[in-house]
Amino acid sequence: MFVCKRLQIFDTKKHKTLVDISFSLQSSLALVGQSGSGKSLTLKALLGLLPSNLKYSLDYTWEYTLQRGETVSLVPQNPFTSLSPLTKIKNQFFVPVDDAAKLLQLVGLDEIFLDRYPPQLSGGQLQRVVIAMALAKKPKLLLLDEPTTALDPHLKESVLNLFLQLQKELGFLILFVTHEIASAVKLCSEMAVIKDGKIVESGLTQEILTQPKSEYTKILIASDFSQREFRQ
Ligand SMILES: Nc1ncnc2c1ncn2[C@@H]1O[C@H](COP(=O)(O)OP(=O)(O)OP(=O)(O)O)[C@@H](O)[C@H]1O
Repeated sequence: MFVCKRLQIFDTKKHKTLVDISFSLQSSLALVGQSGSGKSLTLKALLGLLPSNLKYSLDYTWEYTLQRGETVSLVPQNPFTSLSPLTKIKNQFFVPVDDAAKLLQLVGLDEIFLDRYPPQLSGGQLQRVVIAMALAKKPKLLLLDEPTTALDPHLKESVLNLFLQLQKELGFLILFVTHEIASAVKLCSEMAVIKDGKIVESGLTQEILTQPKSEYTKILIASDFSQREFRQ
């Protein structure tokens, strides 16, 4: 279990606290909130990638040490921009080709994709490649930054299923940052709702969904589901 006892992120120029949260992560936790609530900053802090104008302190307990690209790895939001278009997939893995082929197999892709360039792949295939890359060093904690937002509903479903299957096989923890309650419900047993850099509610996903306590959570749930009805 990963326990973030306290994460504080402070803007030194504006003298403002942007994030001040605690959470625990047993298996899969969705950090849900609207734009600007502090989700990306939280992930960046866990990866040690905050810009220099922001200072942070992170107090956590875990059986491992947070080490970007080793024990903790990120699946970014947009697969189209996270790969270099002019470099073959196999040269973007930073592991031997045989290992890259195995990683592709793990995410349901044939090794022929290793010799292709990113623009030759579909959005769903690219997202699988990016997931395979994030798994290269067998991370113990996988951070997902809205990894399905750029995908259509059908692909979204299959990528969420892939995470569930990979987690079963490889046993990593998942911290899933999203503003989509429906995706959070699909992937994560637990949820923490973040607003203006603070956790307003946390607990079992199903309980929060059926009995939200805070007004903010109620609005998030209502807006996500009304948007989905609107799209259908
Ligand atoms: N480098 C920075 N310097 C100063 N403030 C920042 C910086 N990056 C983000 N912020 C501010 O911190 C707050 C949280 O931003 P963050 O990017 O974590 O939001 P978010 O929940 O990830 O939003 P989104 O879903 O739009 O990505 C916002 O008010 C944002 O303006």
